[in-house]
Amino acid sequence: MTDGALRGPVHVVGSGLLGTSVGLACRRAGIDVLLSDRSSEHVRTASGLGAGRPYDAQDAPTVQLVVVAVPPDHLGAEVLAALSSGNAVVTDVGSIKGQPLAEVRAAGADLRRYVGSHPMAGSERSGPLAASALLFEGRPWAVSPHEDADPAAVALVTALVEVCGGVPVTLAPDQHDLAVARTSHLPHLMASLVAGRLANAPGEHLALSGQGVRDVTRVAAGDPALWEQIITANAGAVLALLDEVQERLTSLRHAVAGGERADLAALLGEGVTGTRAIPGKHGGPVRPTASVYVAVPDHPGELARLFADAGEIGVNIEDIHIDHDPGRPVGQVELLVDVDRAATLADALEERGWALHQ
Ligand SMILES: NC(=O)C1=CN([C@@H]2O[C@H](COP(=O)(O)OP(=O)(O)OC[C@H]3O[C@@H](n4cnc5c(N)ncnc54)[C@H](O)[C@@H]3O)[C@@H](O)[C@H]2O)C=CC1
Ligand SMILES: O=C(O)C(=O)Cc1ccc(O)cc1
Repeated sequence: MTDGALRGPVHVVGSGLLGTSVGLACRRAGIDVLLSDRSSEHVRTASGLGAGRPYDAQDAPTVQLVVVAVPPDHLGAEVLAALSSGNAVVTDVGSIKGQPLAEVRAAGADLRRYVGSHPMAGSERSGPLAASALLFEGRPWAVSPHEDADPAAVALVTALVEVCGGVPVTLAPDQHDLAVARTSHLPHLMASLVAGRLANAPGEHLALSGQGVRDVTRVAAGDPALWEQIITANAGAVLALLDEVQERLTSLRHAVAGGERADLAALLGEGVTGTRAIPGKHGGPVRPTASVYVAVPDHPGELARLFADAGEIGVNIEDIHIDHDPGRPVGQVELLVDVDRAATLADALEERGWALHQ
């Protein structure tokens, strides 16, 4: 069928955020990419960005791999169409793996050439203009073979993940859906509940929004039409977690209402334990970080100068947050760095004239 090496052409079905990003990453590796979408406008935009060239039905016999990147409700139908239009291996990048597999199986298709997958990378934005060749760099990307999948098809999908810079994680479809219910779907719903409490809040309350509320609500800005499909497709696994949360919420309410500080502390402690359980970058253990706060003038080029200085000092920035100081032309930049390197960075930045604060 295939020796597992990705040579192309790759046919991307659905040239939105994910499809265009896959196209850009494959083009970067010199692989021929053919783009389709039910919106011809999206195909034009994606090819204009350099993600590939428009697909023509005559191309079908030459395609090595089809990547289906359409909304969850349409995954099964598009995977089926791809399996029946040629001999290519077919994958999809949908956020749930059980539903498309069940749909393809129910239609009696030959499943050997289909191996679902799911990059754990994306954005709260959608469409080709939000795409990036670097979207998948260093991110986990689930490869979810079912029991009838051909090992050569699994190898080819794994090769796609590697070409895109992702880190392949093999997980059976049912296990995948349980995992993302916990790591993606429940967090999204909780973020929506918290963000919903801001929707009609008074302006003077919202003026006190800091990094914390931005951190816990960012994903809630995602497209409701997409998330409604994701949650519905994984309802069973999500419901089990909602029941757990409901039970904890009842305990939390009792603790707050009754002034039960020890119970409250125990609940907060559970949260601390949970944050420590999240693996670090590239699936490694979490490295403790410390924050260095720098006042950065709101002028073009200042952030670039700060990053260049950190680079010259030889300290790797693990993450950054930027807060704008209302009323002052200065931003507060929080640099998160390895805990053992924070003092070195702070001292050297001060020597270079940067204003640091706690
Ligand atoms: N948005 C995110 O952060 C992530 C999304 N995913 C999954 O990737 C898939 C695509 O999502 P996005 O790229 O975010 O959405 P998007 O809305 O940016 O792109 C979807 C594209 O599919 C096209 N389309 C819809 N139905 C179609 C059909 N039947 N045939 C051909 N084209 C069709 C749309 O016109 C659009 O261009 C979804 O299944 C989603 O679950 C996976 C990881 C992250
Ligand atoms: O924006 C983020 O941080 C995300 O986590 C995006 C995301 C959205 C949907 C997925 O199925 C996977 C990843």
